[in-house]
Amino acid sequence: MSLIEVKKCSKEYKTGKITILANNNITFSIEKGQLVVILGASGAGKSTLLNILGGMDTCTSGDVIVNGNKITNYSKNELTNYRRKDVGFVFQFYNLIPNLTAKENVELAAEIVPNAMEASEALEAVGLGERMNNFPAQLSGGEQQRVAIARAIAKNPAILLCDEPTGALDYQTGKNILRILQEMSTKKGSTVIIVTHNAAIASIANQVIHIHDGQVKKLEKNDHPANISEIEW
Ligand SMILES: Nc1ncnc2c1ncn2[C@@H]1O[C@H](COP(=O)(O)OP(=O)(O)OP(=O)(O)O)[C@@H](O)[C@H]1O
Repeated sequence: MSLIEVKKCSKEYKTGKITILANNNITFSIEKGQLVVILGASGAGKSTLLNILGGMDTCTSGDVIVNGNKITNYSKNELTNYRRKDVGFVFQFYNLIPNLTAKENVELAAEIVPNAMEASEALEAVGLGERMNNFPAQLSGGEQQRVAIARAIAKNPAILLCDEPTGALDYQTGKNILRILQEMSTKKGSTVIIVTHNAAIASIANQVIHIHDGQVKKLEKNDHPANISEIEW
């Protein structure tokens, strides 16, 4: 059984008389421990799909099954629990709380789940063991993104969802972030899903889901994902 199965999922947004079909009959599956890239141009429907996978939004029709559970049938409370326990989020602009230190930012997220990792352990895993008492403003963009990753992985989530995680970073720092995310999948067995419009990132994935106009244009499996040092953009 796949960890994630998306079956004929569609999402409509209605504003007044206009209906936008942001996701149109999307079907794919993701195995545990895979690194998956969802690739597409701006407006293709990637974030909508990621939000549905993360339980922040629901499909208008179709099913999403995670670990054998149909999350499309979940109540609000069940979805809250799912977001808390099963999913870690990494966003383009980090979303750290400015008046909390790196360690406190991670602790805050870890507090809402049982069996969370120690904040210091999560920060050490992303190479920030020495900086955990710094506030976000005292850290570079790449370091702040590493705090955001530590915050996400401290919950020991089954799925790590990353929306343009390198979008605000320079080339080398972006690569360092991708290296950490790839190692989460290859060394820790986490299932990592990265949304991006950057096609160069695709070769590091076990699977690439090409999204165009709300539809899956192509599903590409890759038995030999590239190492981060081999990719360029
Ligand atoms: N809450 C909403 N209400 C109405 N329309 C929406 C909403 N969210 C997204 N859309 C529309 O759905 C389509 C897909 O948007 P989505 O944000 O999923 O694309 P994307 O591929 O993530 O784009 P980007 O890379 O620019 O973030 C767009 O036409 C967008 O305007």
